[in-house]
Amino acid sequence: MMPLELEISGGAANALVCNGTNNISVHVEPSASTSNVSPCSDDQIPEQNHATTVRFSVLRESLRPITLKFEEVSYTIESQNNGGNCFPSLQSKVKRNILNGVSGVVRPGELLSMLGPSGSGKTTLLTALAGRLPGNISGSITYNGLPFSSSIKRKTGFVTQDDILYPHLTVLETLKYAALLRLPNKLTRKEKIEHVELIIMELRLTTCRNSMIGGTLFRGISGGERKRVSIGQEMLVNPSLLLLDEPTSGLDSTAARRIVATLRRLACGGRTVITTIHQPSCSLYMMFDKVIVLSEGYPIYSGSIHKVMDYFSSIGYKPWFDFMNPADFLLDLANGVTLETRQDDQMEFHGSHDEHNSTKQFLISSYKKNLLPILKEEIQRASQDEIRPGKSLSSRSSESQWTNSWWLQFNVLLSRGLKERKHESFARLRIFQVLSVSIISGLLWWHSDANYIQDQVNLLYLKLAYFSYLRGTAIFYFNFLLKKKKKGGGRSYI
Ligand SMILES: Nc1ncnc2c1ncn2[C@@H]1O[C@H](COP(=O)(O)OP(=O)(O)OP(=O)(O)O)[C@@H](O)[C@H]1O
Repeated sequence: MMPLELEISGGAANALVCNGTNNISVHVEPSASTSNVSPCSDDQIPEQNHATTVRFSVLRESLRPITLKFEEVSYTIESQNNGGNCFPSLQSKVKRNILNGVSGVVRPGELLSMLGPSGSGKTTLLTALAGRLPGNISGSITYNGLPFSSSIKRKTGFVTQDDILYPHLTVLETLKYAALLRLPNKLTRKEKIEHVELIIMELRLTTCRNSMIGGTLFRGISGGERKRVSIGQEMLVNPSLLLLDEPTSGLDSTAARRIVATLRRLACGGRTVITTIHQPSCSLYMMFDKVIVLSEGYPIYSGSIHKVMDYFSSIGYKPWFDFMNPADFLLDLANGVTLETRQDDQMEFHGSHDEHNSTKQFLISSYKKNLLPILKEEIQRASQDEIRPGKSLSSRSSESQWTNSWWLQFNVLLSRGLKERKHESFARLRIFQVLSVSIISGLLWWHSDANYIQDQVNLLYLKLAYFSYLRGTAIFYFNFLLKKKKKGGGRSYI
């Protein structure tokens, strides 16, 4: 096996070859034998070689590639219209279309981004594709031609917009506990930790591996690192389908590019990767293979990023200047802003509302007329060459490999809970508080006369109330001092 660093740089080189700088759209078919995509089913991995398999780069192999197809996906919600009435029974229900006929196909090895203004339905579509959207979804969403199932759920990684991580755990601990809980029980503890070490290296978290995640009251690792830890948690189970909600929001362009480069490498390993994104830079945008542009829940484009500019110029929309970021151009169009209305916008913001609406309507109808038939053909083609479940989707035996025993789960959760809370329970302030209350209580009862017991209980109650107040004030004061002193760095004592 090559040294890991070499493997990683190899992955990066592949990412560059795969990305949009060369204008090559990579369509890694599951059956195709590309140098860095090695899809194979569990059945093909001999049992005795499993430990060796763990040592291979997890970013390089997707065990069960998934072709995701979605056709005319629509989603409607019912909300209460109170009309000034406080009684729920008298309030009328209003229907609202959040998604309207969105279609697309994403193959293994492809990286799809969803673009659109805030509230255009990106997160809703992503959640629907992840099989996590409750309620009425019409249209069809299939995974290798099959509807969503628990088997697909196991092969799906979903990274939410807000990272849900334990603030007092370190990066290593966070990934270690996730690995112990989520990796199959046929791997030993040592192998699971080995897997974590690989992910730490591959996601370039080595420098912060022993740093705490951090939370609202104290600073920990950076936003980009947090995001990579969230991705790492999903990567542990080597998902074939990875969905991420705004993985680059709040990050500077370099950190954002690193995240997307990681996603690019994951896709190059034969995974199907879908992400929503806000305002990508030009270089970031060029790293994707496909894009879906949404405007108020309606698609105005779905397809290759390399054809998007040609498509819009063919229907009469061109960028306002030569070196315009295509993503900015698409976002403007999704908002109904064109070269003509842009001048009005600069003078008066809401001046051309009707023009914006008519532009959006034109773009929506143009999508239906020009792009939808092509998309349907592509979806049809994808159906013909997708992998059949019998060939590579997991068998019953591989389904059961995920179950860890109740005792193991209990132990891992207990250990994680203790680690997470030890800073709260063993904080100096808490120890001082417990000791002082114990001493005071002891003194109260020391040589006490049973006739005055009621007075002593009342006094104890007062003392406890006083200490609670004191602790609250001290917590506030300590954190205030820490923030001031370390300018936002360091750890809380609480
Ligand atoms: N369960 C719900 N109840 C009420 N409104 C909802 C619900 N789900 C989605 N919406 C509405 O649907 C619209 C699309 O929401 P969504 O979160 O998908 O948008 P988005 O494009 O991801 O926005 P952002 O970029 O700001 O995250 C929003 O106007 C939102 O308020």
